Amino acid sequence: MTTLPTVLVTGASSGIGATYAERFARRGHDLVLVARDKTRLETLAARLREASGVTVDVLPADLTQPADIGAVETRLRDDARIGVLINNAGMAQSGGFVQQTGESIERLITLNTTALTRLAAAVAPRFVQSGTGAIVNIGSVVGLAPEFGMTVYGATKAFVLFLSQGMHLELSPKGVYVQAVLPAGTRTEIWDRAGIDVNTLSDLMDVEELVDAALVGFDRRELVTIPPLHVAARWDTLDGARQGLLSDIRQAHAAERYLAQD
Ligand SMILES: NC(=O)C1=CN([C@@H]2O[C@H](COP(=O)(O)OP(=O)(O)OC[C@H]3O[C@@H](n4cnc5c(N)ncnc54)[C@H](OP(=O)(O)O)[C@@H]3O)[C@@H](O)[C@H]2O)C=CC1
Ligand SMILES: N[C@@H](C=O)C(=O)O
Repeated sequence: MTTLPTVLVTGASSGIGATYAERFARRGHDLVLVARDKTRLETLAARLREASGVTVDVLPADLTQPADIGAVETRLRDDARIGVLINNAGMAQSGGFVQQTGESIERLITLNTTALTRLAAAVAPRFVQSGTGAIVNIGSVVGLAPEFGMTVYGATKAFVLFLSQGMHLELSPKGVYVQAVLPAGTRTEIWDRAGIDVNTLSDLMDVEELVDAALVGFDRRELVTIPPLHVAARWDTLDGARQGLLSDIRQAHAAERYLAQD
């Protein structure tokens, strides 16, 4: 019987991460759960051990702190049982661009982009060497929508999408699966944590529905999984237009519309 890979989930103490942990435990995967709240992680771990009979390790870490990021990097590098990284930990933003402070920007970007990238970079070489492994990066539809007015948060999520597409091009030929998951509004604690009253929001997706849909994309080895997008061709058209734009980049000279008129 083949041994299932262990799954390391960041942001596993609540919401999307906790649901990923439950779903992979139900599939029989051992787990490593990462977040700051050790008590919540231990409670979830005990429940999953009882419900699914899997091994669940808890690795408390604040992924805005370099030393803690380093500890999770070390686990990813050294624990050969880990074959799946769910890069999920993240936070949203409150307030507009001019309300952001240096500290709020630093925290948001460190968690949503720096930590996510460092953890992927920590495990990717081992996955490439083994010719297998999966990295799931949780982005957001907000990363496609400056209109939503969450400029710094959305920029971090646009980063996650681009990073995932680049990782896919570099790593999939070496046997490593990369998935970008783009949820839209989903009923989790992220809203309250960001100071947004979740009860003022309508039509939020249930977190179980979101994760189950994302796992359908995972099982299909889809690169970009957008569970709330009901017309799949929209993504194909957008990405095709992007590639079409690139084919019209002729960098040797400025385009005629930019040439000074005599
Ligand atoms: N909910 C939504 O509408 C959407 C969410 N997303 C993305 O989904 C991901 C998960 O968010 P979601 O489940 O909704 O939100 P939650 O707030 O419910 O979960 C966030 C998780 O991240 C952890 N976390 C927060 N800060 C840190 C930190 N500094 N270090 C380590 N872990 C941390 C939290 O645990 P702890 O506090 O214990 O550290 C928690 O487990 C995020 O990347 C988010 O951007 C994307 C689109 C939509
Ligand atoms: N996390 C949500 C916004 O705060 C989202 O990405 O939709």
